[in-house]
Amino acid sequence: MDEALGLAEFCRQLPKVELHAHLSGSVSETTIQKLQVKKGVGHDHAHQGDIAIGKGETRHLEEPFRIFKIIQDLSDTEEAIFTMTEDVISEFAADGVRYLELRSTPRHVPHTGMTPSTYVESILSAIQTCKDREDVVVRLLLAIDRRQSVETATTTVRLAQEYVLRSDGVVVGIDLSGNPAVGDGRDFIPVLKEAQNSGLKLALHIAEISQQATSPETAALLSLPPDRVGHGTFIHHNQDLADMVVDKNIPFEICLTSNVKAQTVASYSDHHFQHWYSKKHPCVLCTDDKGVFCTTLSEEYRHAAETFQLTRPDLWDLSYHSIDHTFGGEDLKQQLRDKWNTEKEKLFQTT
Ligand SMILES: CC(C)=CCNc1ncnc2c1ncn2[C@@H]1O[C@H](COP(=O)(O)O)[C@@H](O)[C@H]1O
Ligand SMILES: [Zn+2]
Repeated sequence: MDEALGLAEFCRQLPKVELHAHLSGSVSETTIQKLQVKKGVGHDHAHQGDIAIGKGETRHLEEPFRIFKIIQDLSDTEEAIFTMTEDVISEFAADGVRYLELRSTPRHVPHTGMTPSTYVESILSAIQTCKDREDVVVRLLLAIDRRQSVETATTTVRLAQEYVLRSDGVVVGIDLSGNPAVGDGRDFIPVLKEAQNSGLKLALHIAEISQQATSPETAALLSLPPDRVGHGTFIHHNQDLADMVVDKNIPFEICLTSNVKAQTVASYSDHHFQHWYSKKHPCVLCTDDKGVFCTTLSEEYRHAAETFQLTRPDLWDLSYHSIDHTFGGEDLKQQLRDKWNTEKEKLFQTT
């Protein structure tokens, strides 16, 4: 008799930490349809094939950025930002995520009156609404898009500094993201330093594409140093960069499906997770854009288990140690560890 949980169900029931989730890229098809209805645009305006990359599909690097733009155009009001944040939080909670760091780029949309401040407020208000309803603690990083001017990036950092106090600690840090083939990350170093000096944490997309293994921006960004590296796909291709990451013990946010579907790695088994995990370097499994890449965090755990032969206790450890790399503060980390330990017994009783 097989009473053991299947791997997929084990991964869903495993309490998980999600540290790399872009709001617009995390929006599900159901929410997109809601946004279309609210905006009064037809369902065929952006059907599933246009706004998501399905199972087994891969696309050119530029494609996800075209999709983000479609979703951002659909979410150009405070009400839409509230709705998508609320839905994304509920979906992560339903997938067993118990601590979630969302990140999003504040936008100014003059024709609807949404400003970077009201954008952030709409997200915070949805986080507040979900606080008592969903079994997940949510924190927020404000994102700088590489395409933006240093002036806009400065406004984002100032907003984050202001909201750290006003949000009662929900805003915790700054993300640097956007199309890695565009711009030079070094332009943002002074403003990132300012963020860091004011106590904000830094999670930066670094070396996502092969050209960045040799570009001077990678070493410059790593020497800040950031608190976490997003992707870091090509860091181990350059010994000096790999040494920097090891010396400073900078954790990697690992997004398996995102990297395979956007073709920055050839297949799951070629993923750099293997390199770092085998060296016992801190790695945190994440989704990046669960809507656009059609995944969930539990599926990412399952892919890791199946590809790299991880046992259930390995998956447990991976999830538990992810708590160490959260930006929510020491007290919260301890609360999460307690929660994980309580759930451990239940989970392993049924497996
Ligand atoms: C194609 C590829 C290498 C994908 C890896 N993934 C990503 N790389 C860099 N920036 C990203 C990625 N996924 C989402 N973003 C950023 O997140 C934004 C969407 O979320 P939001 O509007 O900030 O709420 C995008 O416009 C982009 O700036
Ligand atoms: Zn990302």
